[in-house]
Amino acid sequence: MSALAITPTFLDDFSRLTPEVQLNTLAAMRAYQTGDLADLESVADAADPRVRVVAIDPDWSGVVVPEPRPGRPEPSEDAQYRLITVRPRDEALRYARGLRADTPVDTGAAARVEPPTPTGPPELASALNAPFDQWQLTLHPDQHRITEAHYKGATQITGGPGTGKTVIALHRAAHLAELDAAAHPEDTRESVLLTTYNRALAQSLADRLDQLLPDPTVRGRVRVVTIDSLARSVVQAHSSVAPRMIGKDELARRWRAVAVADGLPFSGRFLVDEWEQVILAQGLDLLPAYIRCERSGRVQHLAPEHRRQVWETVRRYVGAMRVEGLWAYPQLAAEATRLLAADGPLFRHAVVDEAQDLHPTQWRMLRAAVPEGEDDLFIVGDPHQRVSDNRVSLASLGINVRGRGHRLRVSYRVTQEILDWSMPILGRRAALGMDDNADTLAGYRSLLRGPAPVVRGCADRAEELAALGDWVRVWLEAGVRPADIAVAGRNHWIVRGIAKELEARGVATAPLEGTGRAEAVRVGTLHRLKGQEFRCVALIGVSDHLLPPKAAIEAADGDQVALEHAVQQERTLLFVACTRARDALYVSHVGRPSRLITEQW
Ligand SMILES: Nc1ncnc2c1ncn2[C@@H]1O[C@H](COP(=O)(O)OP(=O)(O)OP(=O)(O)O)[C@@H](O)[C@H]1O
Repeated sequence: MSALAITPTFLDDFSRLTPEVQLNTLAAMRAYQTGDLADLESVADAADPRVRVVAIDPDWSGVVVPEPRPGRPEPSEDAQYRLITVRPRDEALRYARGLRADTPVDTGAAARVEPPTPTGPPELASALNAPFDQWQLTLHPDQHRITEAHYKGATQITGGPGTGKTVIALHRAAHLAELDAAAHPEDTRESVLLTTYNRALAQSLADRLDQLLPDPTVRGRVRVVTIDSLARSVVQAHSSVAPRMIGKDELARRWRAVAVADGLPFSGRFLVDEWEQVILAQGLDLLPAYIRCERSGRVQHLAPEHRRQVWETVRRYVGAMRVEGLWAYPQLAAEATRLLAADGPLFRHAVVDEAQDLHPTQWRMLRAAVPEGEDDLFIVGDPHQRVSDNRVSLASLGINVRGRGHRLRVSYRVTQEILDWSMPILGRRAALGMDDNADTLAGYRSLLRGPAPVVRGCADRAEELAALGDWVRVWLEAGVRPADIAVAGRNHWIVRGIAKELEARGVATAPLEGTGRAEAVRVGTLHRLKGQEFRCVALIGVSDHLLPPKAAIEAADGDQVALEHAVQQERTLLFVACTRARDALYVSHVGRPSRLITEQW
């Protein structure tokens, strides 16, 4: 079995083909590999008889040349071929006639060893052509002004995907550390907190901050940590036992079992949500306050006698968790807040990325960790990318950002083509900002142009995985670094299938949530793509029977509002995943495509 290789310049040609011809090209490459392709055709009157053409479909052909093999100038039966270009048949034949197999390839466009990068205005050219990890630190002078301004209190930066929020957060943390080093040279303690949602993002921030702050005495002033680790470290400092954390799904499973045994009319999920989204979110300690409270965002109405029953049940279940030493994440933040209130703040400044997903208890903890004052909280987020259930009104938590906000409208990562394709996924519903105002993406646009996303329909899973493998190979052969490619699916079993397929083809993979720098294609769930960025992103399993997942629909239990909320969350998740790509987005499905990408809202 021999594979048809491609020249480094090929991707440039390839990205200009229509999606249909692209797919036919990949099919032909696979047919060659499995020996199912009709023979390569010789070209009449060719300047070099070693040049061949291959039919891609009735109208298009590819031009191939044998791979050079030292000491064997003549093509042999077992020659390996390399695909140089795909063109309309007549043009391909004309091109093949004049081509010599051993001359450097000129496909008509300027020959480039690099795969195509998006194009943009001249001022962005050098950033786009820089290695990807250097590009990830780029900022515009206007954005620098935001990072270096002096604010009388908390400030909020919002903007759609790729508008530079994370990079602004990074530069802001670096700026605060430098100011702090100048103002307090004797006091070298950590004074700036840079926090985000998950560990992979925190690690990426820490790595990039190392580059921005090479001086260890300045870098040492910034603590980069997830919001959960911060809570854990505060609590752990007061106890000899490390808190054992339990996630929401696992907690719901356990509570469901006890609720059924107790003969209660509430599901485990309902009780956990009620505890996290109402009781902990509002910081309610006493039953009368719970009976009086407004349960905004909750679907099912609860009469006072039911609230009493819920309260009593939750109290018992939380008591049992305490005996086991188990903690839920928002609960741990509430405990950390209590401890910080007694011990006093830890930092002078905090910079918060992915702020839209923090729970109210985590905001209270941040408030307790950083005293109110100038330049205290720098809050960066996008309400359109909220993938958690957490809804936050900063004002209700005593954090006032009024008059100190910036909205970023220009994307420097997502091309206009990917934006145009991805925006309809979100639907038309406005998101509610943390400042209690409706947040729209009006005016959001990109300065970059690139190829349109490719959507591929497959007959079955095997075909979908094979097509994915082909596509990743094209990216790799075109010179994209494996670590700059991400492949994701909605469920863990899809992810396992992806990893298996790529590994079987000799492509090394590493988990998306991993923090290492391995030269491997990143593979994981859509959730794990959050906040990250890649040159090329492939999403598979975007099929109607998988997305939105049945479990999410069933959990709504026929309640229309809950169902809309669940579907909206799936929309957001897919939108976030699609907008991680800078250079190329590939989406595939089996059978009908997901209604999230086909339904017009
Ligand atoms: N002015 C600029 N010129 C060139 N590149 C830029 C500019 N501003 C930001 N970038 C680059 O664009 C990319 C996207 O920025 P960033 O990740 O900060 O966006 P974001 O708003 O946090 O995105 P998301 O919300 O999708 O996570 C970064 O790699 C960044 O270096």
